[in-house]
Amino acid sequence: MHSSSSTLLSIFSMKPKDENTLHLLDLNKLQRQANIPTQFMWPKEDMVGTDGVFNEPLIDLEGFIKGDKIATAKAIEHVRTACTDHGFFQVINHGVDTDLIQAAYREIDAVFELPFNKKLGFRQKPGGYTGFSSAHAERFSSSLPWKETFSFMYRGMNSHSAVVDYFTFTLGQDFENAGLVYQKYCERMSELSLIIMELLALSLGVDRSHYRKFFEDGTSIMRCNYYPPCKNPGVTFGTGPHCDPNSITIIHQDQVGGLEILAGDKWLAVTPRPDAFTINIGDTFMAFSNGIYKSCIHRALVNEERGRRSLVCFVSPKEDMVVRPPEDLVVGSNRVYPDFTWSSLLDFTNNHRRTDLHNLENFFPWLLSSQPKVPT
Ligand SMILES: C=C1C[C@]23C[C@H]1CC[C@H]2[C@]1(C)CCC[C@@](C)(C(=O)O)[C@H]1[C@@H]3C(=O)O
Ligand SMILES: O=C(O)CCC(=O)C(=O)O
Ligand SMILES: [Fe+2]
Repeated sequence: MHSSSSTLLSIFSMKPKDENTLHLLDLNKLQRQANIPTQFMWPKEDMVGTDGVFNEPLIDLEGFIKGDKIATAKAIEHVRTACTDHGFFQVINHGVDTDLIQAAYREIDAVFELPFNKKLGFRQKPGGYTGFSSAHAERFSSSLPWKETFSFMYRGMNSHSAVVDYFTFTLGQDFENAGLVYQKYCERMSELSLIIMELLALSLGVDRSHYRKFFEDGTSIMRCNYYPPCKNPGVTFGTGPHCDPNSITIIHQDQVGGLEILAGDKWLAVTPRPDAFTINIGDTFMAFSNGIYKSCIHRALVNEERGRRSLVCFVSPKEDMVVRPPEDLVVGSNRVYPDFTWSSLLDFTNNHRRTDLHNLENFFPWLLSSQPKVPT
């Protein structure tokens, strides 16, 4: 397997950034320079080339949603193979309106096009999860990702207008329509995630509703990524190689391309399709499946000519829900991971180190050491 040196580097490169240097990392200015600043350069051993194109069949959800037996059996089989192999598949006929997806891109373009100083006015705070970030410079100082992000939370169907309120409160009344679009987009993502949870449950041979129960009132993170064109695409990443810590991630990428997954020991490029969502298994679902399904290793490359956008929904269970696999998946007492809550993994991920390929294995020793000791 390809090795990554980012594990060790990550711990040492994580330090609070000086407010005064943050303004220098305006990617829209930096992209005009002949060379990108050194903070954006990644270790050479991480810069492994692309080996080919991801070429597995798309999962057509229409038959599954309608209850068609043959389509369901086919979808289950495909999901099982994909998730045990590498943790990644793509769905079409998912029921999300293409116009809504296009509107989501239009609205977020207007956010990324705001003057940099204005964007800094709603920047993500260290330890926080929401707002604007340029290269995560508020948290890291080396191996910076070549991207701007805008993130917000979605707390489920009962949160009514929470996304609209976040947009208008943060960005002003001019962004009310953007808020309405993203409120709807998040609702569709939540519905789609519940369908995927049923498919995952069936593919693991457990009760169809087993997993969806954890997600009906979960709190997901929605993140819009903008990767500006980059003069030196061979030395940096838009998003470096990593596993997502959450349960599943639903991505829509624009037509530029750049998302890649590691399958076996090969980096495979995922060809963009306007009608498809990509689904990847994250660490928390790997634990929910008792390690049977793989947390997908993936990355996003940058493009020399074109800016790229992706819309990412990090689907997560309710924060205090205990993550534990169903009994059916535990043979004897063979638990691969101990119990944990999503809030503790999120806290670890955001505050204690940098997310990479080894987040989960580093989390458990931290969790055990941070738990109050019971006096003997
Ligand atoms: C809990 C999270 C941390 C990250 C955003 C969500 C889910 C995935 C994580 C991330 C995308 C993995 C790659 C590295 C990261 C720093 C990034 O490039 O954005 C991660 C996110 C983060 O820590 O903000
Ligand atoms: O932009 C992409 O296609 C992938 C981004 C990603 O993996 C992430 O934000 O976790
Ligand atoms: Fe990711």
